[in-house]
Amino acid sequence: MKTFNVAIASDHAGYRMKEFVAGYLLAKGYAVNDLGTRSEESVDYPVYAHALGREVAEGRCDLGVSLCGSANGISMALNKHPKVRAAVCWCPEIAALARQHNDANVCSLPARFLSEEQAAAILDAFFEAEFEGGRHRRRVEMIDL
Ligand SMILES: O=C(CO)[C@H](O)[C@H](O)[C@H](O)COP(=O)(O)O
Repeated sequence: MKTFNVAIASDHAGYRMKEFVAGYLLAKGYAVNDLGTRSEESVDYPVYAHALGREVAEGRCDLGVSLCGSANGISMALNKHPKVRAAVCWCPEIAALARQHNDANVCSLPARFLSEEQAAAILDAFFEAEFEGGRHRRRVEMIDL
């Protein structure tokens, strides 16, 4: 079975789901580095996005998981980092495609729109899928300006 070194981060809207995600990934045998936030007190998602973006861009983790209410804001901030490809993953099929076709290295979960059961299925799909390369590699390489 594959294991991963995973960094995770959320804002207040994603905090509860992040706690679930951390436990879920640890139970699968993955190493988890939790970059916060640490409570449901209101915070600004770019702070946590940039902490996670640095971890991914500088190679200190294999993959990341980010969470905010919609997954949009945290993904937008993450995708400002070189080498980061954060994908909003709202169902298992999209999560698998994010890895297979887009070589996504951050799975962004819309915490206010998912049950824990749905999040677990999305995480399983994301971590089990592999980049297919080929024509998809050419397209991914064209993303950077
Ligand atoms: O979803 C988000 C950004 O895309 C964040 O989780 C924000 O929390 C969201 O914008 C809502 O903000 P609020 O301060 O929690 O009302």
